[in-house]
Amino acid sequence: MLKILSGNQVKILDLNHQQELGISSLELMEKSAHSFVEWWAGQSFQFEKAVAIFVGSGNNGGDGLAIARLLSKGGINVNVFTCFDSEDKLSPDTSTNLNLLPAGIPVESWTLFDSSRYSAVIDSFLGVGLRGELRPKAISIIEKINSFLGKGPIYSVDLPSGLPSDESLSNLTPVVSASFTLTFSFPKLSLLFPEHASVVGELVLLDIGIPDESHERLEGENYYLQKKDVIPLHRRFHRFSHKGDFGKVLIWAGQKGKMGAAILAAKAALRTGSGLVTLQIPESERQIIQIAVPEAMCVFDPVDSHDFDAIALGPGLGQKISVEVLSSFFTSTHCPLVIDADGLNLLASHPELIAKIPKGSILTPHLGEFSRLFGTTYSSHLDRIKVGREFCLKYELNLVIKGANSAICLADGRVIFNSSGTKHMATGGVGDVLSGILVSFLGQGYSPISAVLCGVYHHGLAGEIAGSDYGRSMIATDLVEAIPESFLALDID
Ligand SMILES: NC(=O)C1=CN([C@@H]2O[C@H](COP(=O)(O)OP(=O)(O)OC[C@H]3O[C@@H](n4cnc5c(N)ncnc54)[C@H](O)[C@@H]3O)[C@@H](O)[C@H]2O)[C@@H](O)CC1
Ligand SMILES: Nc1ncnc2c1ncn2[C@@H]1O[C@H](COP(=O)(O)OP(=O)(O)O)[C@@H](O)[C@H]1O
Ligand SMILES: [K+]
Repeated sequence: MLKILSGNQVKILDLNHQQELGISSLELMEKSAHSFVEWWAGQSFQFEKAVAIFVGSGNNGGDGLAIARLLSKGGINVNVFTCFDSEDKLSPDTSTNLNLLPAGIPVESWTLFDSSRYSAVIDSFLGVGLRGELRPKAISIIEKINSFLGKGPIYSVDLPSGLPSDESLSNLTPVVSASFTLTFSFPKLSLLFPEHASVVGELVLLDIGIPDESHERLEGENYYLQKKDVIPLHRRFHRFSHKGDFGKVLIWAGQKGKMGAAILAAKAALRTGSGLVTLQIPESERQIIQIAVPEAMCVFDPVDSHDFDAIALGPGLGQKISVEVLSSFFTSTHCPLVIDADGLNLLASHPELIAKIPKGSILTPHLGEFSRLFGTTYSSHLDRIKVGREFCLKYELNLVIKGANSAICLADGRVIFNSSGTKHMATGGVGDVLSGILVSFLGQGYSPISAVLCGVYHHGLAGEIAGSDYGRSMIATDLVEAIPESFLALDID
């Protein structure tokens, strides 16, 4: 898995890589610029006017200068705007790239940028080298870049200029508001925070050839989960596999008026491969389940949890369950649980029960449920992750802080950010589908860590697949129906 390093570690990572391959920092900068231009070529952009490229004096600016040269070579009309004065010291590679610019490319001061004359802007002003408070001139430059907002796309190189790589931004700080952020080698931590969504825009990870193992040698507990990581975590079944191998799961969900949550979770569990799915529901609601999900069985009274390989608790459940019932359920259950929605709200009201939850269980709060569970509203995702991580280490539980790039805090202290998913998943019932997928993997004998990583990744991938068909019209049922394709995409049978 790709380790997410801090901005300060980038130089060490790059240096180690350069030494291993025997390449110079200039060659690595060239690779970065090539990866940007290759992505650009794949987008088939049609721009009527020129592309403006803002370049700073550091290596982020050097990337921009190399990009300007390569785009111009590819026939694109570019104009460079320097964010430094003649007396400013440039980084050596930036200076070299400035000298390598073909004579035909106009190079002007940032102050002369007229937003009406360009079709697109590339922001190569500041990257991971930003230190401390922005200086006044940098604020003016960022405002100048943002004067282009609404006139065309802004592509930020590595980071939107002004955004610190590892921290939550204070509201007062100006930052370039990118349409796309194209980040090198690994997503900088701050690019994954929900509070930065409006300045990061669409996030694109560009590979510059530094292998995951090189990241692993450096300190850090944050990771980025990608397709290649989840493929080997899957269990493989064989010719003689029987339905018992695929697990027996119980989903304790639903109440009058909220049976849809139970249906979605049950269908998701079946589509993920569960052998047997039983729903614990109010008896009055049995008919809707038997019609909507004939493959599922129903029980109406508390069951012996030993009969199941995994149990999900919460979707549409309501909060009428007594502390005593919940407490004795936790104490008598030994299989891992998935706890979502009202299951989490019950825990928020009775935090003394948390210590009784079976170890390895998976809790899946969205940001609102997270605030309720931890009793505070967090504005900084960094704080949220810190608290979540400590909680998981203390109670030996796994936590999925849901949203774009869901943050998975594991019982072993790692925090893993998911790469799959789409904005079209922000629709009712999608969280219930996740509960069904997770309980299914647990029931199939996946370790809690494998289950949570595979489950969150598949859920996002199925969302992408359904989203590409339905766009903003996508509903949770479409996501369930896309689960089979998410397995095909990973070549898992
Ligand atoms: N070998 C490398 O280091 C590589 C770096 N790359 C690029 O280089 C970037 C990092 O380069 P650098 O370390 O030179 O840093 P940056 O270019 O990100 O930032 C340094 C610049 O920021 C200015 N600055 C810092 N703090 C400021 C503040 N508070 N207010 C105003 N200006 C401030 C400095 O004066 C300097 O001009 C990465 O983000 C990436 O884009 C890539 O080319 C890959 C290789
Ligand atoms: N903008 C987004 N990008 C990616 N995934 C998203 C986005 N918004 C929501 N999701 C995912 O959709 C799911 C929504 O879950 P939840 O908020 O519990 O919904 P509900 O309670 O309606 O079922 C989560 O898994 C979350 O990660
Ligand atoms: K930048």
